[in-house]
Amino acid sequence: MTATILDGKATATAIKDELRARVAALPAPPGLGTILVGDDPGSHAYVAGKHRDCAEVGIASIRYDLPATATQQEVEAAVRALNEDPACTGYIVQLPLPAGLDEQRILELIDPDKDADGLHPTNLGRLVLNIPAPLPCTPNGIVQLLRRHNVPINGAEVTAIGRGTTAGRPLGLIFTRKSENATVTLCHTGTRDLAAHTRTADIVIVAAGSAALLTRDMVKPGAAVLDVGVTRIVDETTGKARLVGDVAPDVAEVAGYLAPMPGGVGPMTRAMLLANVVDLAERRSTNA
Ligand SMILES: Nc1nc(=O)c2c([nH]1)NC[C@@H]1CN(c3ccc(C(=O)N[C@@H](CCC(=O)O)C(=O)O)cc3)C=[N+]21
Repeated sequence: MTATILDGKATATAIKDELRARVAALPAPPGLGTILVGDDPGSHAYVAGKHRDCAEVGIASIRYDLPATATQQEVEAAVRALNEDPACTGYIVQLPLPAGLDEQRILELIDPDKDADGLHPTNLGRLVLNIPAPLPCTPNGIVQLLRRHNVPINGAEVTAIGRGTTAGRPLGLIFTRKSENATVTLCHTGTRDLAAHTRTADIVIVAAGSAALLTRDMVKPGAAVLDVGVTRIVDETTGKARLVGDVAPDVAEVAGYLAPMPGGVGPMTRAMLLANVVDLAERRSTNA
């Protein structure tokens, strides 16, 4: 057996087509803001990609690019400016921030009703309490990817590896809602027998950031496997860097479905950022 590919790129394209129609029906175009601090090339590439996505669906872009030397006060001023900017529907502070900045304090200053990442403490609290709010993009993208490929979630045994704030931790909250109704096992570095938990799972989500952590012997035949991890590996002979996921290539020989890295969960994460902005804009226009 070889796994059916859960094509995140094609699915994200379909979602963006739907979002473009919803944007066109709004009284005014929504705006996504980004705050980028420093000159990490990876972060620059991600932010550029987000603005390209916005242009594709008709969302306006508002960019704050600050130098690596920016002070806490300067970053906080950019956050306050976006909180007050009526053209900004939602925004993100690109992570990680340069060392020396108080990341937690900056993130807490974001207006929760403009939180495009869905990672503000208030919105994570709303998720726990089942109050409508922007959802964390990575786990929401995983749910959408599975739904659109008719992979059953209701009653499924889901094993996730990784308890990070952007993926593993909120994933447990989303998959255990009544609307998803899955049983979640959240594994991490303290898990004694990882394979015992992955082998019984119908859906395995690997968000540990550990290259090729999940191998074929750890997967139940026919299970859905989603690769969230990204590790940069520099080839010793060529000196070239490449991105490696958390799922070993031979997993494709036993899994029923596979969301690969690249081309799986990453593009869905980006599409969910746009979806959060459009949701916020619609909520704003109906409450106006
Ligand atoms: N405030 C904030 N929000 C984020 O959502 C956020 C962040 N900071 N900091 C960095 C991480 C990383 N992240 C990715 C999103 C999409 C791909 C993606 O689309 N990857 C492509 C290709 C890989 C690539 O081109 O790098 C793929 O998987 O096919 C990757 C990584 C969002 N992040």
